[in-house]
Amino acid sequence: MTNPQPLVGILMGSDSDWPIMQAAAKILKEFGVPFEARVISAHRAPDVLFDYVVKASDRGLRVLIGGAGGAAHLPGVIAAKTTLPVLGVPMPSKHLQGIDSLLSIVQMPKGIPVATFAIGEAGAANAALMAIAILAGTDAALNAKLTAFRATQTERMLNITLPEL
Ligand SMILES: Nc1c(C(=O)O)ncn1[C@@H]1O[C@H](COP(=O)(O)O)[C@@H](O)[C@H]1O
Repeated sequence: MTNPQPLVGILMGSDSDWPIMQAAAKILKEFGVPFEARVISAHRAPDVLFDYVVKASDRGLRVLIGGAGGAAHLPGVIAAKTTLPVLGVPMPSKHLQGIDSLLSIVQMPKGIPVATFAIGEAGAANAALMAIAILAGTDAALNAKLTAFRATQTERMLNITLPEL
């Protein structure tokens, strides 16, 4: 069985990030967007990362999501090597609760942007939704799915009844 050509690459610095980054993978799966997920640390495997990123566009990838924690250089390094949109997701970290990750990812120098999301699962899910929004710009069927997702979310909220005191 051949996998469909991935349009989104989810990269993360460690397999310890996967429990969080799964939230991105689940959303892409739900929307039927082909993706691949790889552990490639900029610090621990810089040459492998460079190789992956420089080939990404020619392989048909349209958006790259980078999840990393602590000294979270991964998304910035990805962005340095490609003009594809790069979405950064800060991982919650043990000692600084992910503030270190967030600041490492968000404070990019002018000229090399990384779109930075919330720390943790919400950020991972929203990065996937942003990737979908980017792809939906040239894919009417995907745009319809995104519109339906929003409508379902609104409907669910409107149906909430709070418990009696
Ligand atoms: N921030 C980075 C990078 C990188 O930016 O290249 N490589 C690994 N890491 C992060 O180190 C944390 C701890 O990793 P381990 O659990 O493997 O020790 C992870 O959150 C990972 O993203």
